[in-house]
Amino acid sequence: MPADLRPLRNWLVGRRSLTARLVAACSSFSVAPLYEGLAVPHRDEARLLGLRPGQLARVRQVCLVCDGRPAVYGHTVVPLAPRHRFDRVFRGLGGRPLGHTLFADPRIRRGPLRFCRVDRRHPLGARAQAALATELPAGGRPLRAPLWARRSLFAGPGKQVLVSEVFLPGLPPLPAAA
Ligand SMILES: C=C(O[C@@H]1C=C(C(=O)O)C=C[C@H]1O)C(=O)O
Repeated sequence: MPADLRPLRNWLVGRRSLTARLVAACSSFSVAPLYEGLAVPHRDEARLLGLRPGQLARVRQVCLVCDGRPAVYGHTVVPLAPRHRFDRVFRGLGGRPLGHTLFADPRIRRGPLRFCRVDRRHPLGARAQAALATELPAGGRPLRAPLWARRSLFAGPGKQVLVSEVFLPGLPPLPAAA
């Protein structure tokens, strides 16, 4: 196991709501919304969702902040589906966490988790680094090392929500019970 993965492993493999686990691991948790609206998903996201290259989808980008430190960059893509209302899943959600909505709906199932390390050359890595720069207190230094990330598809009848999470250096230690 790579050395940089050891402290992160249990955060990465947990299938419960990451929001709920972060709330339990710190004294003050918040969601900093970075973007919510229409955008062209990254090529690999479009492929996973069966979208044509260049096709618009609803995209939400957030930074999950624990005790004032950026802990996770979240990037969520929902295909536009005129017959379903689900593409509105995060419209107007703002600083409320999407995790609560996803895990509260028993019809929605989480697919397998996939992991990789992303650096600035990967679109997700570049966005996570930009989010980190935005959320860091003045004087914080940008990161050079690649970051661990994971992705999974939440699906229900006629619904697909692709959630990617990039783990940032402000991730708190995982409490034993989380
Ligand atoms: C998928 C979850 O939701 C989290 C909340 C997000 C949001 O509010 O946009 C984004 C990524 C997730 O880490 C979760 O809690 O597991």
